[in-house]
Amino acid sequence: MTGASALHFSGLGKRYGRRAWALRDCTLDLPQGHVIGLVGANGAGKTTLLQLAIGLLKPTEGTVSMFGRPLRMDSPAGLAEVGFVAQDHPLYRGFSVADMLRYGRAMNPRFDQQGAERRLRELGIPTGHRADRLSGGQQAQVALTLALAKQPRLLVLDEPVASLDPLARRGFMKTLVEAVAETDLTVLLSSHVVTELERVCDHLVLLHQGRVRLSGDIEDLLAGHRMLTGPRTDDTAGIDGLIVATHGTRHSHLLVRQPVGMPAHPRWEVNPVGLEDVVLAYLARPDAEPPSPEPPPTTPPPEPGRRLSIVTDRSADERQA
Ligand SMILES: Nc1ncnc2c1ncn2[C@@H]1O[C@H](COP(=O)(O)OP(=O)(O)OP(=O)(O)O)[C@@H](O)[C@H]1O
Repeated sequence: MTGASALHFSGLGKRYGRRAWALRDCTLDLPQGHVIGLVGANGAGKTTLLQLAIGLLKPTEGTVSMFGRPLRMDSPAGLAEVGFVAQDHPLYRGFSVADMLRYGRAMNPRFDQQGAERRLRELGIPTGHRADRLSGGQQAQVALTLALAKQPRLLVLDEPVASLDPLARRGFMKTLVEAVAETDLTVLLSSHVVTELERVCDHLVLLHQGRVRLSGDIEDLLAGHRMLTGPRTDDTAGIDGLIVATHGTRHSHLLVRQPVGMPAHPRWEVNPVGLEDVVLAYLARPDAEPPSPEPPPTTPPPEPGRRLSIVTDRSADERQA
């Protein structure tokens, strides 16, 4: 981790023909050496942003810099720095895995053939098989292995686990985490599976209708929010920083921003939040103001699963339950 920027977007926007803007006013700094998760509802602009980031799409407005230089994907040096796995990880039909390794080596001077073969062996993927006859999980692993073998500085993955079952998804993410641990690779990946992102990412970008709504270090985002749980009520007046309230039959859960100086709401149990809580809250309330980049100074972040303070004000039926 160097603190430098891997990608910088300045006023980036994309419009397909005369249609509405797919991405607008995107100004972001994505830090080098981090694993950055990109989330957003269908059509939010994730694929558009990823393709702009690596020069597969030309911006309608704004600029992209990669590792401090204006993006030039027409130069071989620029191409060598990026590995890309597209949605559904398409592989060349009819090619064997060994053919694709040969092709990768011919196209990329730094291609790590031995490393790729070792990884495939460890994964139990036979290189003699035709790639399009492998299972979806194996195809995803082959696509990732080929991208990693380029030894890129930036790896971009567009919903790489979308079509995989939970086991294959876990295997894919494990390969990714191991690769990141061995290098200073920067990874930018989009996914709807937030629980997987939470396992591997340390930085998050949330898009809503083509605009960046949330961006930051995941630890800071989690430290900047709390979940208040208490007896079911529709009366949330006076709750500072309320982002979203959800109600069960007996309980209400309020996701709030930076409740410094708790307990400010003595009726409520205060719990740490998970990434999925935060993502769902900002998807439901994309207009909500996120916390300031600095985490609250007085309240140390809670350990996962530990409660900050527990104030019991539960109904009798619940205490018996
Ligand atoms: N080639 C295209 N031509 C016209 N409109 C497009 C094109 N590609 C994307 N769009 C539109 O741009 C918007 C953003 O699409 P994009 O694919 O970037 O979203 P996404 O967040 O990746 O969606 P998903 O999660 O469904 O993959 C959508 O409204 C989409 O219909």
